Amino acid sequence: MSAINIQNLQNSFEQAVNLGGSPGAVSTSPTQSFMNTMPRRLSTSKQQKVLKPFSTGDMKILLLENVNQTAIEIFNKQGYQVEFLKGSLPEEDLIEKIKDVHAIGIRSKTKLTAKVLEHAKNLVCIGCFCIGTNQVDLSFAAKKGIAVFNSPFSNSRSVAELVIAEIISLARQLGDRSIELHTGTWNKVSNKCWEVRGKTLGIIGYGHIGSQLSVLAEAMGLHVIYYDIVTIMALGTAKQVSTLDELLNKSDFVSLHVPETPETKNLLSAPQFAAMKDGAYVINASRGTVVDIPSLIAAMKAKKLAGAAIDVYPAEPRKNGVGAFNDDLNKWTSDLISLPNLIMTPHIGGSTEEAQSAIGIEVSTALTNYINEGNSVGAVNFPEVSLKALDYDQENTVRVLYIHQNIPGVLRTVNNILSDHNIDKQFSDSNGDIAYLMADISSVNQSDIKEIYEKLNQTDAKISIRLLY
Ligand SMILES: NC(=O)C1=CN([C@@H]2O[C@H](COP(=O)(O)OP(=O)(O)OC[C@H]3O[C@@H](n4cnc5c(N)ncnc54)[C@H](O)[C@@H]3O)[C@@H](O)[C@H]2O)C=CC1
Ligand SMILES: O=C(O)CCC(=O)C(=O)O
Repeated sequence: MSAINIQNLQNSFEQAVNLGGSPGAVSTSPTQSFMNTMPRRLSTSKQQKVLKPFSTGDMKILLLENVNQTAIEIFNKQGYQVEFLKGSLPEEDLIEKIKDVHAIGIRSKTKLTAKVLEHAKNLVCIGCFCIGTNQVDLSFAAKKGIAVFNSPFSNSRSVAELVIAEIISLARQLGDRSIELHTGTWNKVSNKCWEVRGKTLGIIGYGHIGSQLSVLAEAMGLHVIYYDIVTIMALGTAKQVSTLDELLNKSDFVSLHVPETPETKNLLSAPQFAAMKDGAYVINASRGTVVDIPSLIAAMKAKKLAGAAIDVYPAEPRKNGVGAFNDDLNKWTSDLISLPNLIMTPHIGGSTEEAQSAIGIEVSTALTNYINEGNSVGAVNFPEVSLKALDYDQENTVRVLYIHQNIPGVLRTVNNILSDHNIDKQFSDSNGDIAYLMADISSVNQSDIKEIYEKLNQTDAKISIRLLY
């Protein structure tokens, strides 16, 4: 951790214990608005104590990519400062903005690379208001003590429904008929238009989305087979096949639902298209890197494929706008858009009111819980640690949040520091090189807090420290 980063944490801490900040910067009393936004554990008989790292009004949240209003409402109720932008930002602007925010909310387009995160001196956590987290350098974030949260399934039904719509639309060439009639052409044909019942759908990646798609597709009379790198229980009468080739040989429709990883890059390329049935259809609503588009264009032109639906692209525009999708963005764009029976959508698989509203609540709540209580349950790059909320009768109790390198002897050192007080509870876990300790220590007064902080700050393994009280 850089000296500046430590200084920023120190500044925040000093404000919290009223060493350097104004008296108004210290906030240990609950606000009604805060209590309203704590859906968890409200049924407990004792009233929960609100823990604040520092005045909530100092907490800066940057929300990009039109994150849903539900999230803004939850952050506003906390009293956090929220900056909301509809699009994502170019790298230089992002670097400038990220310098002084405590949390950032993004969707799939904002690239939080090591280069960008290096400038994030105050960043405590990142919220991906989506499923995919490939846009964030997760291990670099963890090394900097930044927890990353996502919404693992709230938009999965929306994606599955879109794919169902596309299966029928491709089989009936709906996209082309619609474009033709928009331009005055009446083209009533049945040639190479099919019912979907009795056809085989091959699903690559049988996770949250793939498995929901499986159930919906069977309800329409499709046979479902799937390929996944792990063995997964089949739903309905679906069957797992053991190789990708087997799936490709047998499927009339192939739909991809894998994450972006080095292994899934160009998972479908020329050899895989060659292995498919003549006249098959491909649907990609996973990530743009998973299908090699020039090979897809070639397979479509050769009539090997009868159609395709594409929702995701290797490069996507930063914001909505006429002319944003062009050959400068992806050099094959003109070739792609000229293909018949090709449905193109602008990465809208998860874009429904239901999904976005649920994601907004889910991710902002996870970020709020982490900021205010230290609970990291649901973090994707980080040890998942949680302690029960403190009650109001637990006076003079401090919650220590200590993120550290996972090396031998650290807990002994830390517990030596904490054991001058009563350690009521502690929970520690590790994830690779990173470990996270939460501890509630009682019988602590304000001057003790400063001393504890300074001692922990001197430990060699420390990545970051927050003390909540
Ligand atoms: N178009 C859109 O708007 C959206 C796109 N997505 C994308 O869909 C992806 C999948 O989402 P979920 O189903 O929720 O993820 P998930 O994690 O529940 O399932 C992914 C499945 O893919 C499998 N898998 C991983 N690598 C594989 C490989 N090389 N070959 C075969 N199977 C492999 C995994 O074992 C897992 O079962 C996300 O990672 C995201 O990139 C997600 C939501 C919306
Ligand atoms: O809605 C978005 O911006 C991204 C959806 C997506 O691709 C995801 O959830 O992984």
